[in-house]
Amino acid sequence: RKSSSVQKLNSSNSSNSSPSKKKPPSLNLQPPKGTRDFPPPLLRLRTYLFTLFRSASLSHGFSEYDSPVLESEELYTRKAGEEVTEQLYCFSDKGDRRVTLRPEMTPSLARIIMGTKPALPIKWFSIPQCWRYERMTRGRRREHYQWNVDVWGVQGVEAEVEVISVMVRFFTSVGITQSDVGIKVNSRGIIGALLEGLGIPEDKFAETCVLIDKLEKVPVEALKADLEELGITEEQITSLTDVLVHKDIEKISEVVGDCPAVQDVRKLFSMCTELGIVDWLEFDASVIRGLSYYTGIVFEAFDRSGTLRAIAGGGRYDKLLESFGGDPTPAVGFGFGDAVIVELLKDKNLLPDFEKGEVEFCVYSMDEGGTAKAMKVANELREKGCSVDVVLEEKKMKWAFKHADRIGAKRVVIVGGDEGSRGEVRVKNMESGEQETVKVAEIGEWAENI
Ligand SMILES: OCc1cccc(Br)n1
Repeated sequence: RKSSSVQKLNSSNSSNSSPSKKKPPSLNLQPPKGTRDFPPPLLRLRTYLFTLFRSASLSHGFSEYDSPVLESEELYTRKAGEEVTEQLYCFSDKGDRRVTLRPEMTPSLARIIMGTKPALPIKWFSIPQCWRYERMTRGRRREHYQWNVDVWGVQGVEAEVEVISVMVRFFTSVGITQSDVGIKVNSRGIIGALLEGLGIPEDKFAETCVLIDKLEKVPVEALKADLEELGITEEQITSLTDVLVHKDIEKISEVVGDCPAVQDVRKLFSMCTELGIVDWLEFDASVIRGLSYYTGIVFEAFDRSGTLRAIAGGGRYDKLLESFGGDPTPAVGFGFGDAVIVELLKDKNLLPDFEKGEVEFCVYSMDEGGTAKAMKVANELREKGCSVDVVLEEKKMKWAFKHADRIGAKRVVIVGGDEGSRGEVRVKNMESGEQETVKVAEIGEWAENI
């Protein structure tokens, strides 16, 4: 639904435009398809989330990194049928190079590590905007911000526990508890043992996982051709999915034995028990995740009400660097998008109101030509670290108070008038309505003590 202002604009273009006064076609006011504008209220919400993503990461000693949104297409040409590589926002640039807007951050991280060879282990995080180009599917977004948290160089499940701890800390910081959200845990090693048992060759393992992940979303008929291409029969899929419904690691170990993958899962649960976050976790053999490069434990955060898509997901991907020609390097990480979490916070009534900004002072000159004086008072306050707005035009007092309310000013400082002639200003507290007089020469000191 177009907003009323756009409708008005379009109607004015069509109704009273005579040929002689033909107006230029109206500008499309919407951002490009699948993208979002962030006017101040939405950017305040985004900043709220990013600030808490950052503090959860920094509190665990993670370092922030970034890289270009534009990458070489070759970084994502793995042939495993993943959505993320089939929907690249790719193009040929003016130098005829094949490039793409990044669909995820992990391959860029691998590129940076291969190129700079930082001392391991590293604990890095980033909040990149990631892109996809979906044809046909109407209405799905083409960009999102995805918080990435990764540990490189740690072989043990301590790395998985660490990144899950970061995620739990974020959830706690926005008021989400383990009764709102759970984290399903599985291992590609378990799935691999099951596939081996079904006689599916190791080199088909990654794309089979991607296919099984898709099976959760589409009927098996839709993937029949892909399954046949992989030489997987419907019976094999049925017997596989019959096992994947298990939510009990003991049941699974009866099928695949006490293999290293089962031991890893057990160790992760016992460490999280000791850490006190195990009630966020549950084993679920059906969790696969849609990225081909996971090699070990995988996990995904879900809303226990079952109404939303996965909130976040991650896992171990020990072979990614080797797949780029690098040295074998253990790696674990997760991606956490900025869309589902907002839906969850809305559902749980945990979304703060960002409609208005906050500013400590609005300074207003009631005298004509007094704006520079008002600006000088404002700077005295800014010297003390205050956020200060100044009314920049000659306005009536009533307008100034309305404006102060609109911008969320806590206090209005009125410059000029009788107080002005005595070297004073009047300050009105917008919440309590109280007024007080302050000497201009002392306003900085005064501001430090309110
Ligand atoms: O979750 C996959 C994905 C990747 C890029 C952009 C968007 Br929106 N979604």
